[in-house]
Amino acid sequence: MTLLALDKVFAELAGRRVLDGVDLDIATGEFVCVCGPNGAGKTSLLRAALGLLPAEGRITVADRDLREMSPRQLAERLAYLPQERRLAWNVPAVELAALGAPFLSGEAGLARGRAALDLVEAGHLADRGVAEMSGGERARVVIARALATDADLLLADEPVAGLDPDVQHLVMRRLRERAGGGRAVVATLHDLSLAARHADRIVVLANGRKVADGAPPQALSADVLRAVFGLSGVWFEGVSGPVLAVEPAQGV
Ligand SMILES: Nc1ncnc2c1ncn2[C@@H]1O[C@H](COP(=O)(O)OP(=O)(O)OP(=O)(O)O)[C@@H](O)[C@H]1O
Repeated sequence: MTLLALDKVFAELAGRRVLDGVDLDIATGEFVCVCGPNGAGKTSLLRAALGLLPAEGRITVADRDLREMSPRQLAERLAYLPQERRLAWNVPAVELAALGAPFLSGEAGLARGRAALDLVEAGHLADRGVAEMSGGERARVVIARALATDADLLLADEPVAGLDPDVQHLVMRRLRERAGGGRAVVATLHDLSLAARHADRIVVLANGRKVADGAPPQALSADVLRAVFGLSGVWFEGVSGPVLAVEPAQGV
């Protein structure tokens, strides 16, 4: 089943085109990473798909036109992990994580929040105020809030920013797991090796256009790595599967 479909989507910010005719289909079960250089349009793509950035073109969520859906219908289908991790209120982590499940009340919501914190190994932070944490600890709590939702499709902007390397892999595994069981996840990512290791599919954006879309080795081909990122890459066999190592095409 197609959970999200973008058909020739265009968008502008401050008079500049930031999405330039993007087509994209996301199906149940997929974990898709969106990669591209700074300013390529990754955040704009997520925000257009959420209805937060006005866009031209057709966007459907589970076959319904995005513009015809109420905020509640959108919240039931779409969850968003924004790039910005700043939080206004110093609430305990478990209460913040429980906000991901607004349709559950009281104890059920808190239990969901606690379980989501455990998923990112942040259960020990449950009773700490989110203003009394390091940036990485707070990032885990915000990810837990996103994981606590029931929405079919999670759109995560830079989900691993600021996390320890082992926790980056943990979060990527959790996102992959979430994509199973009739759901899907789209995540923007700067770390191409991490995307290549965990994603089913990689979409590469450059200047608001989709320039590659496919399984990691195809999407991050030598041509794309050089032309879009100025990198050269080598695939080698790692402990648990193929690993992509990259370096500047001109050398370090
Ligand atoms: N609030 C804004 N007002 C005007 N232009 C903006 C605004 N936010 C982003 N842009 C511009 O829109 C384009 C796309 O930005 P976007 O944030 O979607 O890129 P991105 O790929 O997510 O970048 P990054 O990797 O740096 O987060 C860029 O050219 C950027 O300068």
